[in-house]
Amino acid sequence: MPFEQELQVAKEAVRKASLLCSAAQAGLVDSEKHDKADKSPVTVADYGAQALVLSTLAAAFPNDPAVGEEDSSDLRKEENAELFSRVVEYAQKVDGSLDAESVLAAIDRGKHAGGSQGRFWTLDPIDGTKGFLRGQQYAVALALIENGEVVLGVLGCPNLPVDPANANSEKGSLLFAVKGQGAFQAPLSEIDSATKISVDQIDDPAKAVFCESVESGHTAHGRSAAITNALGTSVEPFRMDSQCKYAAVSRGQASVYLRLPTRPGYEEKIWDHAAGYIVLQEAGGRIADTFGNPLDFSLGRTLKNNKGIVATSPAVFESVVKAVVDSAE
Ligand SMILES: Nc1ncnc2c1ncn2[C@@H]1O[C@H](COP(=O)(O)O)[C@@H](OP(=O)(O)O)[C@H]1O
Ligand SMILES: [Mg+2]
Ligand SMILES: [Mg+2]
Ligand SMILES: [Mg+2]
Repeated sequence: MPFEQELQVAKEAVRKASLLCSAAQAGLVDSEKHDKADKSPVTVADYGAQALVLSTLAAAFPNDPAVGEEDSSDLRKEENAELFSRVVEYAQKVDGSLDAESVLAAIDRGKHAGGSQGRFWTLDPIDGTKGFLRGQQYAVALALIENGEVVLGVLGCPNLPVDPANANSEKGSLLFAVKGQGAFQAPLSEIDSATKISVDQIDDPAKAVFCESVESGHTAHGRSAAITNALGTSVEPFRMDSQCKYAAVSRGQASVYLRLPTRPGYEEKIWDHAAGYIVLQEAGGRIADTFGNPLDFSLGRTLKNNKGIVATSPAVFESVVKAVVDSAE
């Protein structure tokens, strides 16, 4: 099977990073959090997970570059020495061979510019850091992009119940997909026992369950309410952080994930979508931006030709995209 080795390495790297994140989330203290220059939060777990995943990829695929969300510049500052030593501690707990220097070097393997040529990985070590800090949903998201196309994706969702129909079931789900091979889920505790997943076949948008970000700064909640109103949707939408929303649509827990721009100049990051995108597509879903255009992962670190996201199960796609486009007028 194409990408068999890549998939195996990626699943194991995401599993380990998910363990690191779970351990950190359980007892996170103030000295393990930091605000980046753009004021967005980052934690020891974001840095630790990026170090772990990118060092694993470097060992298995030394010629593959990576586009990662985080970089080591803040960790190298004297004022963040304590934060940095905590990062190294967490990374070492999972991989004893990592030391301070190799942690910094691994994190900085994520500086690739992306683009349309060759292949590269893209990593969001914690997607939904704000959810992580609230003790809620987040995801470790890793994808492989080849000549501008997403060909493989793995989502580690440590707080997502394994059984979509039972919120009290075991928490910790791993979702993954390779282009043309379908989408699968396994418990994070047993990643080799995977089952195929697929989207729902609801064809009446009035019956569709919508999901969106918790954060009002990441999606326009008022506009999504207007859209569901226009479609006559009777079911209350639910809010959840991170690419767990792609997981929800991919396994039929929701029919629609809307991400509606809140700021005109914002460019979606490829690591916020690549893994979820391929999992959803392989589960039978469809995806476009808020103008109905296909997503273009070939343009660098951001989806600069797209605005927002509309991800749905197939039978409601056309009507939901139309409602989203109409809502812009
Ligand atoms: N103005 C904005 N519009 C859309 N997304 C934004 C945004 N500002 C930040 N984000 C992204 O929203 C992501 C979280 O998405 P969600 O709200 O679905 O959980 C963040 O990922 P990180 O948490 O990895 O930084 C960040 O990249
Ligand atoms: Mg971030
Ligand atoms: Mg993210
Ligand atoms: Mg992140």
